[in-house]
Parts: sequence; C-alpha cells; structure tokens
Amino acid sequence: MRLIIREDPTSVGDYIAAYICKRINEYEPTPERPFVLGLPTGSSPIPTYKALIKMVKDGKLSFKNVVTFNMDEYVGLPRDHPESYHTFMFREFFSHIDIPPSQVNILDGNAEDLVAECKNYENRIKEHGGIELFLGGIGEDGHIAFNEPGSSLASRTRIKTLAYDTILANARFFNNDISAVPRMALTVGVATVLDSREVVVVVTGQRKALALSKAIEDGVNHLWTLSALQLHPWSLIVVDEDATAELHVKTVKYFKSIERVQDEVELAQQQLKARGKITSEQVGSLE
Ligand SMILES: N[C@@H]1[C@@H](O)[C@H](O)[C@@H](COP(=O)(O)O)O[C@@H]1O
Repeated sequence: MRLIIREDPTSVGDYIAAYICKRINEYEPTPERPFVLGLPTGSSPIPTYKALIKMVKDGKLSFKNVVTFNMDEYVGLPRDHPESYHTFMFREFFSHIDIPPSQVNILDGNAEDLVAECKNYENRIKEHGGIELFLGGIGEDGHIAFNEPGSSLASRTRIKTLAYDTILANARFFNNDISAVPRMALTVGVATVLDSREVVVVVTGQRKALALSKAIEDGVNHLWTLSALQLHPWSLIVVDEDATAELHVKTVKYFKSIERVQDEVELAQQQLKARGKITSEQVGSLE
C-alpha cells in the first residue's frame, strides 16, 4: 500500500486526476479493449472530477474508450432525485466529459429484483474483464463504497442496510432531515473492490482521520472495511494533511519517504519502456 499526502483537497484531486489520466493514456484503450474504471460519489472525489473534466476539455484525456462502474446507489430513491448517485454522477462528471452514456454502469436501486440486479452487476464487471482501476472514497466509519462496519471482507455486490453513522453523515445532503435519507443501498462488495487490478482511495478532512489510522495502522478488520486494502497488491490512498491527524509521525514519515523512491522507480520503468525493453503492462509499481 502507498499513501500520498498533499496539502489540501484540491491538490489531492489534482494528484489523483493526473494519476488516472496517466493510467488511461498508458493503457491506450480502444473500443475493443476499453479501460474499465470504478468510480465513487461523495464530496471527496469532486476535486478529482473537476481536474479530470479540465483534462478532457484541454484535450489531454478522453473517456471515449472508458467503461465505468459506480460503487453504489441508494435503494428506492428515484433515479432523477437530486441526491441519487445517478444524478450526482451526471451532474458532477459524466455530463462534462466525452464518455458515451452507454458505457456508464450504475446500480439500479429501483430494480424490481434487487438481488438479480446485484448479481448482474458482478457479471457485467466480469464480462468486461474486471476493473482496471477502482477509485474509492470512505465514510467516517471507514466504510468503502457502502460496506458498513461488520461487512464481510469477502462480500460481493449486494443490498446493504446503512449504518446509523452513515445516515447521520449523509443527512447533510437531505436538508439535514435524517428521515429523508434512504435506509438501504446497493453496493459493490469489499471483494469486488479487491478484485480490481488497482485501487486508489481519496480521503480528505479531519473527520476521516480516525478511519484512516484504523485502516492503515491497525490490522485488517471488518469494522473498518477500508483496512481490507492491506490485502491488495496495488493500492494507493491519497489524503490531505487534515486526514493525517490521527497517524503516528513515524507512519507519515515512512510513507513520505516511499513516495520519493516510487518516483525514481517509475522514472526508471518509463525509461525502460521508452527503450522498448518492457511493455505498458509491465510498467510496475512499488508496494
Ligand atoms: N457511499 C458513499 C461512499 O462511497 C463515500 O465514500 C462516502 C463519503 O462521502 P464524502 O466524500 O462526502 O465524505 O459517502 C457515501 O457513504
């Protein structure tokens, strides 16, 4: 696992957007071999989406050959509700980039058969050859997607009842009316995220500091589902200074030092690639 620390949420967004841009461009996606990208909602990824939109507008990046899978969706909220994750994703991102809407996958929280909807979603991901890079966010209780505390670390896409903490946290999007927050959601599972070839997680703000320390300084634990990332061979968490408030100084120093080494390794790999010694797929990463 790597941890990248940046000054504020805007710099975090810029870093992640540049990272995703690089990955997509290196992959050289085509209609036959699209780049499969997992995406989150929430306020934390908004600076990333803004930076990605700018890259598309500046002609540095295209989503024409990208297929996306969103992490989660509320159950029972009309698709055109301002707080549905469908609405969120088109408002904050998809409407501003060049992705064909047919390449966007978002769970349908109004499906007649929710269990079948979840099963089909997993199958669709498999049919696309799995997710290349899953971008995620976390809740204050350390949940990734809607994998609330106590979720199985082997979980797959399914229906979840939201934890009271999450309902309280998300009430801010529903005029602070707790009763308006849906009680259930469809969400990819922890194992669905872990199956992705690469996972990048955005964590910003002091209110996420405890979750971050539990996820990276304590052991793998289903009460802090982000901690499952410790089992992933290629994961990256990008945080702002506020989110590091609960980390040990030693932890922060360690991760800052490996960022420098990572840069050197990446440069050496790019040089090998430029000299035709390795392919794009072989350009590795340091864990
Ligand atoms: N289901 C979503 C999560 O996927 C998201 O990570 C979290 C964080 O939201 P924010 O970034 O607004 O703190 O919100 C919801 O709970």
